[in-house]
Amino acid sequence: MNEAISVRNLNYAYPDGTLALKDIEIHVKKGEKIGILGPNGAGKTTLFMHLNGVIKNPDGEVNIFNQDISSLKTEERIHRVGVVFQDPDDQLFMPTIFDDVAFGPINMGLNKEEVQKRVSSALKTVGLSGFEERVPHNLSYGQKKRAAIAAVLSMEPDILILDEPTANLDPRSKAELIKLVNRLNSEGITTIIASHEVNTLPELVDRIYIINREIIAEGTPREIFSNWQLLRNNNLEAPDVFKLFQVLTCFGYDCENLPLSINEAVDELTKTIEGGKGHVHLHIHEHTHRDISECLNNYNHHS
Ligand SMILES: Nc1ncnc2c1ncn2[C@@H]1O[C@H](COP(=O)(O)OP(=O)(O)OP(=O)(O)O)[C@@H](O)[C@H]1O
Repeated sequence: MNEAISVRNLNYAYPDGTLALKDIEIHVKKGEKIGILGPNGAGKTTLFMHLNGVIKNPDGEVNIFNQDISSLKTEERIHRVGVVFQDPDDQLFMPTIFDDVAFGPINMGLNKEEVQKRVSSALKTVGLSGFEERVPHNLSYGQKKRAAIAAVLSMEPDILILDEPTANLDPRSKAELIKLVNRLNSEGITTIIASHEVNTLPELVDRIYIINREIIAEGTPREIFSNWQLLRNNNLEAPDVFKLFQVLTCFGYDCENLPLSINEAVDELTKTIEGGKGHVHLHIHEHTHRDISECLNNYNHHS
């Protein structure tokens, strides 16, 4: 039961002949935090529609917790895998938020009391308690995004897949969403994140698959973002802070592990200052870790 997702030899072409997936192989362990990175049109959405069984009778193997996805009943499938698609308007279609979040649990055949409990709990998790009677259409984009997540969480999925979760969110909403996803993962949910936002991706994932219709590469964020050729060939880029430190190393900055996030950069700079690396002429030696942290956090809402 340790393997949450196992995909092998998966191929898919749309009816018009467009090849979306070619010989895909992916393995995800229970509890992992996986990133899926690929240019537009790489097949990410198509892959997710296989993982939640929306595309039926796959040409290849799609196993969820060692069971063929096609063999699972609908209520089992939606309990196993929840996908939050990029546009929340695709997911919110009922007259009220309550109805939207209750839709899954009702389809699972749960009784009224349990449905009520699931809705309250899911809305509380995403910070939308009290929004039950609100009309989805009238919510802000960030609230809609959280409501769409609640509509999936109410099915208590073992695997949560989020397509571009941080896109179009303001800095605070983005930071809250990152915290929420990491909290859900630490509570045992296997999380899969597709995102073009490489500055925030390292805070959300431990391992990344690069996909471009086929699996191009797999590795830790550090392994993936260090491979410039791989990124360039696939129209992708590394986090800004990683690029900045890469530049600094060119000017003699001695750094064992290039930071992938602002928080890692704070730690790295602190080590540099406290370690008194003489050859680095940074005019910040009189500052403390807190000063640097506060200064950097003026530009960063993630800590
Ligand atoms: N219904 C469809 N009919 C025909 N081709 C489609 C259909 N949906 C997607 N495609 C094509 O399949 C390929 C993969 O699309 P998909 O939406 O899975 O990519 P994606 O990685 O999610 O893209 P994006 O990052 O832009 O959301 C693309 O070439 C796309 O044009």
